[in-house]
Amino acid sequence: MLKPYIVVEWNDTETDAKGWLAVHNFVKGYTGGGTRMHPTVTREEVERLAEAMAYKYVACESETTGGCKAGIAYDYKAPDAYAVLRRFLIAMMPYIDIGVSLGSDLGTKYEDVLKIFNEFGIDIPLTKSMKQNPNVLQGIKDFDELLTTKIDGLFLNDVVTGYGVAFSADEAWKFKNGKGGARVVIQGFGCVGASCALKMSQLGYKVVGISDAALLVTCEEGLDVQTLIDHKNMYGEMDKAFFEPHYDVRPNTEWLDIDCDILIPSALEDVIHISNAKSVKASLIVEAANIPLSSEGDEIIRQRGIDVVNDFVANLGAIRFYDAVIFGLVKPNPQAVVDDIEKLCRKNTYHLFTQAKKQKKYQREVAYEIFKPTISDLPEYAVPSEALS
Ligand SMILES: NC(=O)c1ccc[n+]([C@@H]2O[C@H](COP(=O)([O-])OP(=O)(O)OC[C@H]3O[C@@H](n4cnc5c(N)ncnc54)[C@H](O)[C@@H]3O)[C@@H](O)[C@H]2O)c1
Repeated sequence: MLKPYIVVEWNDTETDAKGWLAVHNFVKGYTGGGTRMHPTVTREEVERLAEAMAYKYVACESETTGGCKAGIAYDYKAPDAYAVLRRFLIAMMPYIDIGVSLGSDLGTKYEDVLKIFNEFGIDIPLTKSMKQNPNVLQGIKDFDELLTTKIDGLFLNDVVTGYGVAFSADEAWKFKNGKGGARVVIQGFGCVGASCALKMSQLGYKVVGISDAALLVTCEEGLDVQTLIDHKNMYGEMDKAFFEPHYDVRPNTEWLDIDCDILIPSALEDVIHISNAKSVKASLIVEAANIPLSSEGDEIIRQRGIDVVNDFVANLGAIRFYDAVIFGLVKPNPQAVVDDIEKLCRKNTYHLFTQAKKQKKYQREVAYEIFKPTISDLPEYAVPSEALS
């Protein structure tokens, strides 16, 4: 098993914010992952997330990128959150400069990360050899252009992960011979939760419950997801003023009490744990968030025979988008990007469920075997040039 190759700790000079960069591995001198900001972030969490990224790049069929993650323990809603992110990224520049590609994650916005990079003369973090490769430079141009395109009224970058999760959920549910119009509960209504809810409703599922940082809204007949999206704020919080009169509003802590077939945690880590895992009513959990089950919670879910599409299988949409466009694996148009993610998420989910059934094992266990990262390269400046081609 690979260990985290680099872990860097940062202390802010102006607030009590603390942050970490964990590089799990480099592949061909390159590594990628998001930067999260939340008051509960810890070093251990960032290391676990970096490891999950390494598995995700394998599931993504990437031959060019290892996994890393950054995390800042700070309130993402604070007025100086952008300034804190900026100071963190400044401190990380030496790593970014050698092929650590940081994007956004929970609590940060990709446009903010790019704005800070641009201020320091970086477009998208690349290795030296990538900067000299005209195909990669064209891929970056295509990627930049795609960032401004929309699909179903939403920015492409904001739907790629959530749509992929929905395709994985649909594939798993069909594998289970689940009935049509199954009921779905989603925790989180940010980029991922909202777009996943939209695609699930387009695929004919009934989204009966959605929670955000402030509340839980439920409706047995299914929520009007489009209206909820049209009126959510920049923090992924729904606007009660647009709830229909027959909707039920409850504390967000009650999200596991809602009867459903499919549960999609799309917000924080470890939200299903030793004290609440027995309350899960769904027969399928699809992990849109990274590491949403604690290890004790996961053991209870496994023993209860609940099926799981784990995080790096379901939520690889954003990194596949990046990888496929930059390395020219897909035509640079929004529909082709979504089709490519659909194909990969369905293929991996089907493979995972088939193997788990055949081996009579829990899906997560099988996923950790199938998508195990095996490469741990040095940063590019230390790799002989022939090994990079
Ligand atoms: N954005 C991506 O492309 C991407 C890719 C892979 C994985 N993920 C993971 O998906 C998760 C969500 O990411 P995002 O980009 O949608 O974040 P986001 O910041 O856009 O949204 C987070 C959502 O979680 C909600 N939330 C916060 N605390 C909550 C609570 N206690 N109960 C219920 N909801 C709560 C917020 O209100 C918001 O709706 C994270 O775990 C992230 O690591 C994101």
